[in-house]
Amino acid sequence: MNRSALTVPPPGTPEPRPHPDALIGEKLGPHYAKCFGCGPDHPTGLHLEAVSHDGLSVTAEFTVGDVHQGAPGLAHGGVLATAMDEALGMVVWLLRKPYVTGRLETDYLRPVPVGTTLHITTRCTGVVGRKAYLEAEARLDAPDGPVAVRGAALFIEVPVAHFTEHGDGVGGMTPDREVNP
Ligand SMILES: CCCCCCCC/C=C\CCCCCCCC(=O)SCCNC(=O)CCNC(=O)[C@H](O)C(C)(C)COP(=O)(O)OP(=O)(O)OC[C@H]1O[C@@H](n2cnc3c(N)ncnc32)[C@H](O)[C@@H]1OP(=O)(O)O
Repeated sequence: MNRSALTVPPPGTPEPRPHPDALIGEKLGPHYAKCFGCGPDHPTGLHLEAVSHDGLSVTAEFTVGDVHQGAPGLAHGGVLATAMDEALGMVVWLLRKPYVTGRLETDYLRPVPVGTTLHITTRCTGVVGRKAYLEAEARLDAPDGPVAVRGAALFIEVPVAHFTEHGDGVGGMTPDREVNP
């Protein structure tokens, strides 16, 4: 993968561990019902479903629908980047601190037809201060299918005020905008 140094942890960075209260080996619910990536109430969203694993890793599935096309019959590259971003974001939830994407890198290796189920694996490779280093891989139609997309990211820890000040004021904390940290 054509990976920048910005998404690789510095040499000697220790293996990151999930928060002791993180749910490991379980299905992860959506963090927000209207999220474009994981929200069940989003009409055309990705409806990503994920399971957490030890070693600060998540596997997620996303089935490409008609509403996700770029070229006829093929997934839009930006939609695929969104799927990677969302699955990467689910890994940092296991640290139980709020993070946002600072940098996202994607390599597109194979076209992804409508109807494909992408099997996405993401992993945190290191945490240094506010910076979490992450990588991802999406395979076609099976956990061991051909690799279609690779990704890497730098997520930055932010205070909850990031969402209350820059979001819609309540930061998703009213009953109809429930957030599952
Ligand atoms: C009761 C609990 C309630 C919880 C509430 C949670 C509610 C929300 C629910 C769920 C959220 C999850 C949603 C998941 C969705 C998927 C994730 C997304 O798509 S997130 C949206 C897209 N991303 C943004 O909108 C970020 C916009 N950018 C910013 O806000 C800032 O630029 C930010 C926060 C990223 C950094 O700004 P600074 O001022 O805080 O910090 P600085 O000093 O600039 O950076 C800190 C360090 O990071 C490096 N850095 C920052 N950006 C970088 C970049 N692009 N590339 C490389 N390094 C970067 C800097 O060089 C610096 O490094 P050095 O400490 O000096 O070593």
